[in-house]
Amino acid sequence: MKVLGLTGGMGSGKTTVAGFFKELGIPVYIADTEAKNLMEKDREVRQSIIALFGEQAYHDNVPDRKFIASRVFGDKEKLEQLNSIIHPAVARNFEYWKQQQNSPYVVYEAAILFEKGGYKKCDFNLLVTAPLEEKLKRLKKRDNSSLEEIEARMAHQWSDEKKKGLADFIIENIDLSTTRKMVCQLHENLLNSA
Ligand SMILES: CC(C)(COP(=O)(O)OP(=O)(O)OC[C@H]1O[C@@H](n2cnc3c(N)ncnc32)[C@H](O)[C@@H]1O)[C@@H](O)C(=O)NCCC(=O)NCCS
Ligand SMILES: Nc1ncnc2c1ncn2[C@@H]1O[C@H](COP(=O)(O)OP(=O)(O)OP(=O)(O)O)[C@@H](O)[C@H]1O
Repeated sequence: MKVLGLTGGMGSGKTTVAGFFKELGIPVYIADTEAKNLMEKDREVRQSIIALFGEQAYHDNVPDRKFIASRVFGDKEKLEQLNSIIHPAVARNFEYWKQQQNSPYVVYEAAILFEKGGYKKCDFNLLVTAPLEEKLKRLKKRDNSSLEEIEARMAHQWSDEKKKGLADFIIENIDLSTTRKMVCQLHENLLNSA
């Protein structure tokens, strides 16, 4: 089964694009969401995170995401340590999930697909982009986050220009109906080449 990697910077609209593939009946694995599940349900992951950040990282076995975010996005080393706990667990979980799917291809959506090399395991990679001003506007509206919080995360992500060099397909997500049409077109091409 082929794997289409799907990525994009914060606020580009990659999860929105993932939703369009779902509408077309394609199984979609959202690494962010699965990482959240694993942080909560996987004992080893939970224990490693507590060892790294202390007991404050969890309340009643539920991760305190705000606390963890406040510790990692200003500290590259801590973020790398957190990544090295979560990413291998997500990779294993994805391989297991993929085996359960029956489809010409599946979508693997991850925020830092290029940065962390996950793209190498995908057959094709789709990059979703949007102008920075547009991304900031969407994130402020969606998360009510401050510019500092957004910039602190973006600092750990590559620029769109850098990512473009590794992408097989690019969707500039500005107008949603155009984006949806581009997803349908790509879907048809992938079915024909699968
Ligand atoms: C630090 C955490 C707890 C903050 O949780 P929160 O609910 O605030 O954010 P969420 O996970 O929904 O991520 C929102 C966006 O932040 C950015 N982001 C998240 N993790 C990272 C990271 N490791 N590096 C760069 N950007 C990141 C992405 O654009 C992502 O889409 C969480 O992001 C986390 O555990 N990150 C490390 C694991 C990871 O890399 N997850 C992403 C894919 S596996
Ligand atoms: N073309 C668009 N026009 C207007 N709003 C959009 C568009 N695409 C996405 N959005 C909105 O922008 C916000 C960010 O989109 P989405 O969550 O898909 O981005 P993302 O790339 O997955 O972000 P993150 O990495 O932060 O999780 C959402 O609230 C979404 O509904």
